[in-house]
Amino acid sequence: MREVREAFRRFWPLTRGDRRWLLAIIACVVVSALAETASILLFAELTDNALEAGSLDAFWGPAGAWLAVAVLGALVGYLGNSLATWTAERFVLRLRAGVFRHVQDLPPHFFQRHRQGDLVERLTGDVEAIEQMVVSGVVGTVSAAFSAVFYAAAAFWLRWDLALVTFVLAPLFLLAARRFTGRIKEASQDERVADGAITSVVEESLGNIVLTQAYNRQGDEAQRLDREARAWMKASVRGARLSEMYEQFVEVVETLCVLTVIGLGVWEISAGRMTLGQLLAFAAFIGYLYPPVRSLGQLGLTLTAATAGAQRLNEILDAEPSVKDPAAPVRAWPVQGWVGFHGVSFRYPGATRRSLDELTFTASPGELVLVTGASGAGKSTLSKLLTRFYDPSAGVITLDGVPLADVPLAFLREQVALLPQETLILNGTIRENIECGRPGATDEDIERVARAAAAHAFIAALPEGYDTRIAPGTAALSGGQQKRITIARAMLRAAPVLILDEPTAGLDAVAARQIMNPLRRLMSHRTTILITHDLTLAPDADHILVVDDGRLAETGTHAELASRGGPYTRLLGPAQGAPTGKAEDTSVLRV
Ligand SMILES: Nc1ncnc2c1ncn2[C@@H]1O[C@H](COP(=O)(O)OP(=O)(O)OP(=O)(O)O)[C@@H](O)[C@H]1O
Repeated sequence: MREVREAFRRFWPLTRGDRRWLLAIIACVVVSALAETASILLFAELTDNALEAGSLDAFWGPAGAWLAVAVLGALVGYLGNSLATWTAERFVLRLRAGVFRHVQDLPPHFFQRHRQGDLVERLTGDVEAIEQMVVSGVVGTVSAAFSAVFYAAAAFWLRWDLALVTFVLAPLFLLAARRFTGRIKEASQDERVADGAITSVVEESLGNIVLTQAYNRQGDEAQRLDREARAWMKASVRGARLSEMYEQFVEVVETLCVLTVIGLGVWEISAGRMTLGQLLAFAAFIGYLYPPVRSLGQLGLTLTAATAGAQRLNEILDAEPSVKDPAAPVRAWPVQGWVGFHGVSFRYPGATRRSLDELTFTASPGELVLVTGASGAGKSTLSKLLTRFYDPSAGVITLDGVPLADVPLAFLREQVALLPQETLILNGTIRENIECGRPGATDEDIERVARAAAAHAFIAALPEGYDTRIAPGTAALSGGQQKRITIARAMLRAAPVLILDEPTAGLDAVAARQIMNPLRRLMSHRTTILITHDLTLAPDADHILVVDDGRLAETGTHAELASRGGPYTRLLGPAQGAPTGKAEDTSVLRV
């Protein structure tokens, strides 16, 4: 029960703005219940006065009234149900948008720790489960409670003594609900987890289809899916069996109640204390009473199933973004491009060792600083700190002397453009892909940067040119071509500080050479932090930082470092006269 309360406290505020509609829906339900009650009473009147007496004169009045009540009930029922669906879907819309917005601000390690399929399930299935509780649940409960009170009152009004006898059996419903609640919750929680796992397996397998096919892993992948699908099937069948058992049990209890009513009715009629019309109306009230009572009994089940979803969604909502906008941000200023790392150390949340250890360096406006070092040395981490995906655990990073923590986040990311290791392509046209560097850029601007990025020629040769649609993971363009599109995008952004993380990663020698000049053009007049194993551009660099195990191993220009015989010379490899070199590093350097 505590979980239900917590879920309500968290999600009920989302109904703000729609509460009057909730009231309107409940009003419709009340009117429907009143119409139903009236029609039952009219039916009793018809039975006693028209049917039993065989009088057509006594038929027209109640029949007309019944028809009018039925039409009113139908209109109100239609209105109430349509309104209920609309309100429920609006809630889902709002909740999903809120969770999605929150997810978008979460730090990279959150996504490394959660499988994508599972997140998808939380944003779809779990969001709907919460709606079932917060909107449909509330409306359903209030409606059921109103209806139950109406029909019970009408039954009491007709024959309080008979009603009392029938209600004695009511606790059986509650008993059944209590008995089944916990087990159905467990099954529904297992089902959701399995749902997420299935989506994850399908997504991972399809994303890795080349590996699957090249290494004949189809069987293994099918087995992986089969394992998760069986878990889902087990949970789903168990859930359905429990619900069915509950339904059937309730059916039997209901039959018991109806038989009791008829038995007592026959006795009363034979003693002349009741008319047939009264008995039929009484039986109808009791019959109408069951659905709302049943849904009240089932409320526990809906609530517990929904709390399973709420708990999974809370896990996302409780995850904090790793950085926040400063409480007292500095005002935006024309950024020159001074970058400073002052004794910066950093450990990833949950990690045992530091990925950066007291790193200090500065870059002046327009300078090219090349950061190199072995794989896992901490180079990409440096880019994540400079774009403020994380704050340092110790030390300060500054932009034009201003600590990054004081700079508004959106402004910072406008000033520091990141070209990450993986080529990021949006689902859209080539034009849109470049334009996202500076939304609202003109076609001339887009073409200018595409030319500078050596991308215009191949774009223009495409049948649809800049309107060619591309998407992540599609093969419409080669790796090098996609890279040049992202270079054009970064050029358009025109940020004073640029971070390039392994710009030649995944490209062959020819493609890597083709992007060298575009990269040089991109870097000119900007402070550039170039993170790379590929030392082709090393002679262009104003200074080079060699990072080893999170620490600054040495620094200097290419000429200084190459002749020093230290770690940099080893990275350059034997061709440059170095004594030895790590195989994994030198192979990349030879590109
Ligand atoms: N999300 C994370 N959680 C914990 N540790 C991490 C995380 N990301 C990276 N690390 C660790 O931080 C260290 C530095 O990683 P980083 O990605 O910065 O290395 P890199 O020098 O860029 O390597 P590469 O050249 O292979 O890209 C590594 O030991 C890595 O295992």
